[in-house]
Amino acid sequence: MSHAYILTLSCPDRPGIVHAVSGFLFERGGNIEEAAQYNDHDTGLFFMRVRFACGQLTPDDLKLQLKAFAEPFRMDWRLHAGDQPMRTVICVSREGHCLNDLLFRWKSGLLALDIRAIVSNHRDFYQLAASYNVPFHHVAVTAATKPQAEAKLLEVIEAEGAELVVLARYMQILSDDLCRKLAGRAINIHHSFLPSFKGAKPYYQAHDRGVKLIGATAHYVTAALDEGPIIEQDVARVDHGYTVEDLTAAGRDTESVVLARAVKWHSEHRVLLNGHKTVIFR
Ligand SMILES: Nc1nc2c(c(=O)[nH]1)N[C@@H](CN(C=O)c1ccc(C(=O)N[C@@H](CCC(=O)O)C(=O)O)cc1)CN2
Repeated sequence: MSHAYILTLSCPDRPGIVHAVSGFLFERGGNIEEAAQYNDHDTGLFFMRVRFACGQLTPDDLKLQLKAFAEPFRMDWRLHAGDQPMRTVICVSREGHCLNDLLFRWKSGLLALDIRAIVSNHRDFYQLAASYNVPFHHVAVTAATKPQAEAKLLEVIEAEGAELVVLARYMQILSDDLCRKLAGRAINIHHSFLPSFKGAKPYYQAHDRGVKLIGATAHYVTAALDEGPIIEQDVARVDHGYTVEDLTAAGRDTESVVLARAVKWHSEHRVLLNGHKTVIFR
């Protein structure tokens, strides 16, 4: 029986890596369906993503043989199932446009996700969750209860076996400890074109600055607020006549599209971490 896989890797660059990887797969009956690679000349690192089918080996045997193959290249590699929807938990506060957009795209078959739960520190979207038959967990957060609230959030993430956590306008700062636990698998949508206007209320900051473009940034969540590796960004034109409310309204579509792109690429294992940056094989 043929299995679909996605292999992602990074390693010190040297001639012959693509040849070696394609030869390794060919010798095991692998059929490459998509491949991409990138050399970072600043760091001397090589990145590759290969989607392939293989029926000769069991997944466990393939992983064992990959481990031996990767060793001499000092590869940091991951082998993913190529046809499994990604188990996902979405967090939201009071702005629901990104959540609504992700749910609709998911139900329309545009996102290879298995949305297991929605967690919110408000009750605004329990009916929206119910309309998609997604369990909704209200986890209130106050300064005094923040540790307990985070423990509950982590409990839901672990109980659902979530591979991905999406902060879809979730307006709570995650602790350093939770950021470590979710490293590389929590995506936030920040409602500005980072690095401009980090932190809370970026549209107020943008209005005060008199910007002519607003933007949105999807990034991995790290302990350094809104400084995680950027996955996707986009902008929209505004002018002097826009109030803060106008900027906020104009930004919603950009935020939703940027987050959806980032979630799609992450769920397809197209995003590789490159230090504090990303490599994206779109
Ligand atoms: N550890 C991290 N946590 C979060 C990140 C991050 O990058 N690292 N991104 C934010 C999202 N965000 C802007 O996009 C943001 C959210 C919340 C705040 C903030 O000051 N929150 C206050 C409480 C606000 C409230 O109760 O309404 C706080 O947590 O004390 C700033 C930026 C998501 N989390």
